[in-house]
Amino acid sequence: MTVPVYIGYYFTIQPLQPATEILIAELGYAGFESFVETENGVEAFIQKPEWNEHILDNIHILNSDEFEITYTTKEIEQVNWNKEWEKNFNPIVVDDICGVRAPFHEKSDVIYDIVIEPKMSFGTGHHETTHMMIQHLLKADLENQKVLDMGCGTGVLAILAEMRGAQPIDAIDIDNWCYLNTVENVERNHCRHITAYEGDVSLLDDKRYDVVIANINRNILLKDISSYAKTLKSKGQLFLSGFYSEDLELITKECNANNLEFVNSLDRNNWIAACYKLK
Ligand SMILES: C[S@@+](CC[C@H](N)C(=O)[O-])C[C@H]1O[C@@H](n2cnc3c(N)ncnc32)[C@H](O)[C@@H]1O
Repeated sequence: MTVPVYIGYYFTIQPLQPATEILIAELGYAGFESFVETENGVEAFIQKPEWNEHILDNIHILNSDEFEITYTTKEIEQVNWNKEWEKNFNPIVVDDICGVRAPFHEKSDVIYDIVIEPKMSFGTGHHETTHMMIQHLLKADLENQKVLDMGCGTGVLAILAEMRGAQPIDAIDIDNWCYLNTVENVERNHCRHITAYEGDVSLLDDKRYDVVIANINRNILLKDISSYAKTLKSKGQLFLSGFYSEDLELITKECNANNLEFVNSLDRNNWIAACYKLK
């Protein structure tokens, strides 16, 4: 496998919080893949083919009067991702019963103990959207349900779905690193019912699922909701995240146009995770 070239952005932020957290979330949705929090700010990395000179145009926090944010950039050949995320990845626990930790962390006292080595993929449970999708899955009845995890990242949601009794599960990601990372994490968690694929909705053909999970972003969801609806069985459930509160109405409108009715939604720091049901 060829090692991708990255562009590194080295941000200095004053004061650090909550600006750092907001900046990481905004950069993540602009395509940045990995973040290292430092004493003075954050380092953020994006693959060179994903980069363009307008990449920071929609990063609103940079225009805030409340924080002073400056940065330098550098092209880098190789990053020791493992070393960097090991320094920064603390275990998390969602609703007291689901933990997400790295292989070197001690096992915590939870019912669902998920072990993730994210490398360059999204999905350690730290982001609001993953956290809320975990909360939805902890409440959903998944026993023997056929599940699709679209935009699987590290595979964290597919792994939890299997732990909650779902089977079989398809986990799809458009990114080769995420696909490979899901395969590794599936094995690491001894899951036997998850099949990972590299691709997007074009892989779905005539497959049918009881539950579809998609934590991606507003624009991809708007484009793909009709495909999710087609792939769902009657009364099937759709869990969507990766968008802000102000986009819930638009997402719900698109769902309604595809025969999906709104069930409920969770809200965390202005991010949404919503549940819909096929009529
Ligand atoms: C926000 S991450 C979610 C990861 C994980 N499911 C979670 O909840 O933490 C979104 C993932 O969707 C993938 N992705 C982006 N566009 C996609 C598309 N059109 N189809 C499938 N996956 C896509 C990205 O590569 C990324 O891994």
